[in-house]
Amino acid sequence: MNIFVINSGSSSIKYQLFKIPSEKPVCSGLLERIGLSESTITHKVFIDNEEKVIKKRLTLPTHEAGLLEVAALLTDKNTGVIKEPEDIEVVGHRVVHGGETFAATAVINDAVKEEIKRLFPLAPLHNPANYTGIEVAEKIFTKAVQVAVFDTAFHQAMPEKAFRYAIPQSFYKDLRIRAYGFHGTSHKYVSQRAAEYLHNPKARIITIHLGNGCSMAAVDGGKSIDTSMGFGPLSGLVMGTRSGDIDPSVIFHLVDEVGYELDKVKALLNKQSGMQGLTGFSDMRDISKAIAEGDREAEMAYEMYAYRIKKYIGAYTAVLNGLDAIVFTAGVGENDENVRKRACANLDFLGIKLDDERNKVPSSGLKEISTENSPVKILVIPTNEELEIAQQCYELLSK
Ligand SMILES: Nc1ncnc2c1ncn2[C@@H]1O[C@H](COP(=O)(O)OP(=O)(O)O)[C@@H](O)[C@H]1O
Ligand SMILES: CC(=O)OP(=O)(O)O
Ligand SMILES: [Mg+2]
Repeated sequence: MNIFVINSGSSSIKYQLFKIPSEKPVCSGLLERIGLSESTITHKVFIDNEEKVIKKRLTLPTHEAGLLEVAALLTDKNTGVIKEPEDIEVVGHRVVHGGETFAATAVINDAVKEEIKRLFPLAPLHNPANYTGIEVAEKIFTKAVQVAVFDTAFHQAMPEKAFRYAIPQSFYKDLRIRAYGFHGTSHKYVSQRAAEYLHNPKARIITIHLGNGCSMAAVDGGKSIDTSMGFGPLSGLVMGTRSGDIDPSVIFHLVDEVGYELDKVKALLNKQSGMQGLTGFSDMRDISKAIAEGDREAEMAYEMYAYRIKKYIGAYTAVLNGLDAIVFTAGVGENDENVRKRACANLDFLGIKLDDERNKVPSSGLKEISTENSPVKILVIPTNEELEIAQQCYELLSK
């Protein structure tokens, strides 16, 4: 089955084409800087064990222009992997917010699209881009079944005591205000890989997804029982441009005393905070460089980033009544050894012992970075949201 997976972000699109059940992608790619003056496409084709990379700089004013370019690459005479767009049988979409409506993967129809649209206000950086991806894919891949895989779905297993907020009941009952949690596809994927590695389907695992958005989950026997993001993808950890946990009093103070409009507070907490607000950079590589050059503020921001992770490790170890493994994943989690080191420092009383040397060794696959005698395994596992989405599409459609 030819399954094309689209992970559509606000200014970027990631994609992979799978011939499921094979787990190896046929091609993959990344479109960056959509809507800016110069966009880029990096398209990789995998033939046997060889990798062919095509890089293009061009103007991509819209997501539609971007996906049309991808369709052209997929069907190109020289580098193409399919004959025509109609050869794609399924398009799997990452959709960030599925509310309480979607606890599972869904075939997209008008009602599903309406629901994704209704949830725009809850994930303003993500759902509109996901929706655009769906509309454009429907036009290009006209024969394909379109499927949505929701970031929130994995966390629908959380118990009520974990997902409710302590505000009057009617806000939950009438308005569905509760914690939903995000990055579920990634938390599910890496926790499953970890459980397999441990040969223990009942393992108690803390998964730490550190990308541009960052979140943690407590996974008990394959089920998410708590997670750090909430009603929207803004709470919890310090992120690239988002604040993470903050006392709501700050918002009242900014509005009532400092004269901020609410839209300005929204932009502040979503786009100008986190590492961006603290250091002027949202990319961890820039921050590490600034630290190496002696930037004190960057050093403090890095400490705050790691400290927040550590607090959640403590909380989730309690929630899980013990711990078998910690998993680091996504851009920062997979690549930044110093974040891992600081987040796990001085937790030996919980059985968490990081091996400094193992932590430093680069690896493109799963690696164990705890000491030989550490009761808790610390693992780095590259996430693969696209593969997980393709597999969920396959499962749904071959039922
Ligand atoms: N070698 C690296 N060292 C440290 N951080 C890295 C490295 N490579 C990528 N990153 C971080 O990963 C982030 C992107 O992670 P990713 O999981 O791709 O995020 P997203 O899916 O949210 O765009 C970048 O912003 C950067 O901070
Ligand atoms: C939900 C979320 O924060 O996603 P991302 O990390 O892709 O921004
Ligand atoms: Mg991501």
